[in-house]
Amino acid sequence: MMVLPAPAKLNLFLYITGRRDDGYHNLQTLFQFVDHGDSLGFEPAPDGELSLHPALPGVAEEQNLIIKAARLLQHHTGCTQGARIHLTKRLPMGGGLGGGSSDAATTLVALNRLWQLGLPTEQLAQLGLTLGADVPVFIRGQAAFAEGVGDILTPAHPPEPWYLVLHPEIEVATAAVFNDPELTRNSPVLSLQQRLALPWQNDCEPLVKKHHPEVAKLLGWLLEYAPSRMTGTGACIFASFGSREKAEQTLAKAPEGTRGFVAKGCNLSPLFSALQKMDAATPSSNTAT
Ligand SMILES: C[C@](O)(CO)[C@H](O)COP(=O)(O)OP(=O)(O)OC[C@H]1O[C@@H](n2ccc(N)nc2=O)[C@H](O)[C@@H]1O
Ligand SMILES: Nc1ncnc2c1ncn2[C@@H]1O[C@H](COP(=O)(O)OP(=O)(O)OP(=O)(O)O)[C@@H](O)[C@H]1O
Repeated sequence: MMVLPAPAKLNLFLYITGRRDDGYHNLQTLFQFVDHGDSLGFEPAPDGELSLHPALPGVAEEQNLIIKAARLLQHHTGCTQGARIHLTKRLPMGGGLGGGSSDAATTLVALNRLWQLGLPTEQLAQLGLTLGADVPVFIRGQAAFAEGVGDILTPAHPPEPWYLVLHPEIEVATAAVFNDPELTRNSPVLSLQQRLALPWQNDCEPLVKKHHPEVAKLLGWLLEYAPSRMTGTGACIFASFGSREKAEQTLAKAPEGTRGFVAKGCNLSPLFSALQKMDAATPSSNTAT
């Protein structure tokens, strides 16, 4: 079985710079991966059959981004092969960690190999964008400054600290944040250099804090230990530390019942580190994305 990671992402900063006619928002964000996430296993199946094990509670199989990604790839290429997909879900849903998008990206990359389709990364990223704004960055696998709706990507090389990521016990719907009339939508469009030099912020944070006191409270607590922010449209928050120990010590002090994890920032996605290892072990395998 081909087992591959679907890592989480963090939005190290996130600015909303405008709203387009189609309702989507232009933004400027800095994506980085962490070495913690879901895990997916892929086995061939006959007759174009697709199945997911176990099912994700609360998400109908046909709505699951993993099955949607697999089906999209079948339709796009006319491929008649199938797959039995095994999912170990570790990332909270609606957490701003991009779990669903990452699962979709790993599925596209893995099935492109399993089914020997040979689609180039560029084409997989374009297909992925139809599933979600965050899918292309997971397919390209490099930390990136994103503009447009999140699809114009410039590789970036931010420091790779240890992060403590905490999950307030709520799910924030991305669309609800973007549709809120109170959302700040007029941040200036700046260059990456300018953005890197300014303090890093998340334009969605004030709104989510206002509507979800759980987020405001936990962020207030974490800020006592290190500079902290929300990722994506929430609800997860994160802080960076110079060592794993410092991050773990802080997690141990978190208010009782707080869910969270410690992970290392990675500018190369753990998906691609795993693919590189796989290729090194089996040099004759298909090395296209
Ligand atoms: C905010 C981020 O988390 C940053 O990483 C992402 O851009 C959101 O990506 P995502 O969860 O994959 O979002 P999608 O599934 O593409 O969109 C969900 C909803 O969010 C809104 N949306 C999303 C992305 C964007 N650039 N502008 C938007 O207005 C739209 O109402 C859309 O219907
Ligand atoms: N494989 C999947 N994993 C997680 N969520 C999925 C999956 N397939 C479909 N979904 C749906 O997508 C919604 C968003 O899930 P996801 O974990 O991607 O949110 P998120 O971390 O907030 O993402 P983002 O940072 O991109 O906003 C879920 O509430 C769920 O209904």
